[in-house]
Amino acid sequence: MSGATDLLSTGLPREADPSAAAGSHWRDWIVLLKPRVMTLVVLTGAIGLYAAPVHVQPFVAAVAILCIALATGGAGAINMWYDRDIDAVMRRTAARPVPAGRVAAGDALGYGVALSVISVALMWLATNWVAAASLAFSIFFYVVIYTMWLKRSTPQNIVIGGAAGAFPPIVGWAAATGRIELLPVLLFATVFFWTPPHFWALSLYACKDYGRAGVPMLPVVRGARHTRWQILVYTLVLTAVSLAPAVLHLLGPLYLLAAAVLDAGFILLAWRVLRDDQAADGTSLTGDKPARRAFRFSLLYLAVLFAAVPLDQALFPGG
Ligand code: HEM
Ligand SMILES: CC(C)=CCC/C(C)=C/CC/C(C)=C/COP(=O)(O)OP(=O)(O)O
Repeated sequence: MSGATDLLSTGLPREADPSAAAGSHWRDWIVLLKPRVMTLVVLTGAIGLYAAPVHVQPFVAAVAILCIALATGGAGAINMWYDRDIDAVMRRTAARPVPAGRVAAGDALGYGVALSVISVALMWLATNWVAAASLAFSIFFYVVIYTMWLKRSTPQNIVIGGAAGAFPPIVGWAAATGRIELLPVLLFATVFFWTPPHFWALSLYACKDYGRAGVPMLPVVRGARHTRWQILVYTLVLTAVSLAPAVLHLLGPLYLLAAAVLDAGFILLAWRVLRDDQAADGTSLTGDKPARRAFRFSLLYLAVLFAAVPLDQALFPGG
């Protein structure tokens, strides 16, 4: 895979720097795991585990959460190995260890595969096959379905591919119970419908980067105005889905209150993003301030909404 002549659909050379691996720092091996994204992914997985109506031994719970972290990191490293050509031409990602030449592409791949295999095997040993299989499936989905296939081929890439990042609540619940039930499926759906507004808000102001790299993200292909409408539409769907656990009495009033406040905030920010298309082509004249705000709020939204689940269960057992 390491030849400079190996071209992908983006038309860019696969190897950004064939002389890679000169002097990696330990920090590079952490960066390969996408640690900041990992924190939120792990939070949703851990809450999936703690929301389950069974007692899990603290050591087993800790190992299961570690496995979700290792899987997310391993998948992230494989993603950075595969995407090294497009990462090299995007300002946001050019300094990553592989495109910057500090870690050899093959080493990043080996590292990612090793962590992925260890995470699934350990999950199986520590918990059960349902948790291990759903963890393996989420790695497969992120690496093969999203990174290798959809990301470079369709503007719907993150809608379908976003499912990968939505699996952890199911994995966590399965680690505790060995089963997949309605509440974790609703939590999956919440992350699934949260992903488009989360990412498209960012892509509105990182759009030039994606265009340069030949990645068919929605604003590149369909323009900013269409993307603004899609952000609002998905935020409204997210509102319905996030309220469902309370409406179905799986969770109680504290969760309902948190979801209602967060949904109202997200709808307001998505509305402001829609109103920010002052130029004729739907681009912003404000430096995309509303989109930046909506992206930042998306992170707060998911963290607070998920934190409300165990709090609600503790204060209002029985929903
Ligand atoms: C296909 C789905 C997704 C895509 C394409 C996506 C894309 C991105 C991008 C491009 C960034 C900016 C990173 C940067 O500034 O370098 C970002 C940030 C972030 N994403 Fe996502 N994301 C997705 C799903 C998720 C999911 C499922 C989670 C967690 C549950 C998540 C959590 C985060 C967090 C915590 C950040 C902030 C990281 C930071 O502070 O640097 N994302 N996302
Ligand atoms: C449990 C498990 C295995 C989860 C893995 C899924 C995961 C890490 C989801 C987060 C999604 C994410 C970071 C997408 C960005 O990829 P990108 O390649 O579009 O972003 P980039 O341009 O920043 O690399």
